[in-house]
Amino acid sequence: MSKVLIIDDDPTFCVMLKSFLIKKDFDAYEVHNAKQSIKAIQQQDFDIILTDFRLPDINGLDLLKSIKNIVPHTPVILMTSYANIRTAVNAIKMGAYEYVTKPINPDEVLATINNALNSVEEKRSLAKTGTRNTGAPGSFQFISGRSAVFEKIHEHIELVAPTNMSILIHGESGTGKEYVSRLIHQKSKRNDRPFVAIDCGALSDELAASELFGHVKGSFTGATNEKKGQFEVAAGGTLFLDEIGNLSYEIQVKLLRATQERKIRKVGGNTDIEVDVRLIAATNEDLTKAVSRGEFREDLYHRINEFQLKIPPLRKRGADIKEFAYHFLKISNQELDTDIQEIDEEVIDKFLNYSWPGNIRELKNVLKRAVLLEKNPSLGAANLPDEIRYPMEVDSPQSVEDDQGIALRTVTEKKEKEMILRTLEQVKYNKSKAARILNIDRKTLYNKIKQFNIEV
Ligand SMILES: Nc1ncnc2c1ncn2[C@@H]1O[C@H](COP(=O)(O)OP(=O)(O)OP(=O)(O)O)[C@@H](O)[C@H]1O
Repeated sequence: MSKVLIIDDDPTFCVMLKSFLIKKDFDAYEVHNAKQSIKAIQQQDFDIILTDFRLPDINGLDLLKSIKNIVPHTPVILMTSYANIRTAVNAIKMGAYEYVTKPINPDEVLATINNALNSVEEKRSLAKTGTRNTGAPGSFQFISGRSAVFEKIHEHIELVAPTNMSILIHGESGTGKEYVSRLIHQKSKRNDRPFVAIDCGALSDELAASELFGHVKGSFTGATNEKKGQFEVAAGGTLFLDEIGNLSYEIQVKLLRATQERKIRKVGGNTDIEVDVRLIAATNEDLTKAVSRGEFREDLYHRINEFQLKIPPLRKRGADIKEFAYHFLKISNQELDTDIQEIDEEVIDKFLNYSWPGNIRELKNVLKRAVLLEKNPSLGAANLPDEIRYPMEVDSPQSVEDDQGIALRTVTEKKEKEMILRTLEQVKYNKSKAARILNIDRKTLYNKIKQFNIEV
């Protein structure tokens, strides 16, 4: 029975989610603030942690950092309002497994928990057997799309995959950097050997050396057994280092040695181990800037940058968005046992007009949630998040010019008023509900209603 910890300051919500999970055969526990959660995590082993993003005593990202320091391998699922989607995307970079948006749909949470547990299982079998295929059969399906921008990238992938060149993949979070590197591995001569992915953003300095290079027994407190590092686990295959810019200078030195001399040394060890691994690194920052700031070693940068791929953000992939939407529709139908075959053109139009800060990952989540809530045979706009359903009208350059005298504040206030009005209409002027959706407290909402002379 898997053990789940729910962290949320709303006790009613906790009780509801807890009883739902207990019915689904989980061993579920609840705590209501960060302090209690840290204590619980230190005292007991949980298989999965679900945490609210806004807690009374700490912000979600700081809590995530603390959790990852204590239990780096336990998947953390973030529960967040859509208004915080950009921060949720950052949380994924920092090692959260996934986010689900509030109001929470229990079936969506359940599907996400099961996916997380399966992925932990996959990693465990990798640690045991030293092999990892590129996902369970059929689970890795790479969609290329037909946009001109991605066709060029695809050509480059075909060219570079069979070589042994190190690759640096650049792109915003969720654009599919790991997916691209899996594809490269599949198309390489190393495809019968393991593909190992490491999220450097989720590793503390202390953990990084042992995770990458392994450690010998007794080399530090807690090193009760000898451990293989991922360089050894990936022997003969491909090692994907996500968020490479996060590695400390000390680890960068060791990594340089591993790539130049093809030798590593375990933490606390005194012998060298030969390694044969192809390196693919990913970053969503401009590493040359980190080099000029002296934070990233220039020699390592050149070493990993033998070939560079720039993955475009989803908003720049035009017609690919529709292809991805239908792909995720199919996957969601399989996962949720639904049978929705079509997506309304209105929905596709809205997708094309949205900025997708979380990129492909966000589209996948939006699709899954909408499929879950859809009652009709075709997916309509009703179950899309407000940000996508009611896009903010951006003033055209002409009107901005016309409005030169208007202070920026006035423009923002206009948008704020529009959003409040729309939300109030949507919830039939129930102010508590509106405040919850807008992610502000009721007092702030009352003040805004007064400030903007909104009639309620
Ligand atoms: N080409 C693709 N075909 C199908 N699904 C994709 C593709 N690219 C990305 N995805 C989906 O989007 C999710 C996020 O992709 P991925 O983890 O590769 O992004 P990333 O850029 O490495 O993100 P991060 O920087 O946050 O680690 C994947 O789990 C997958 O479901």
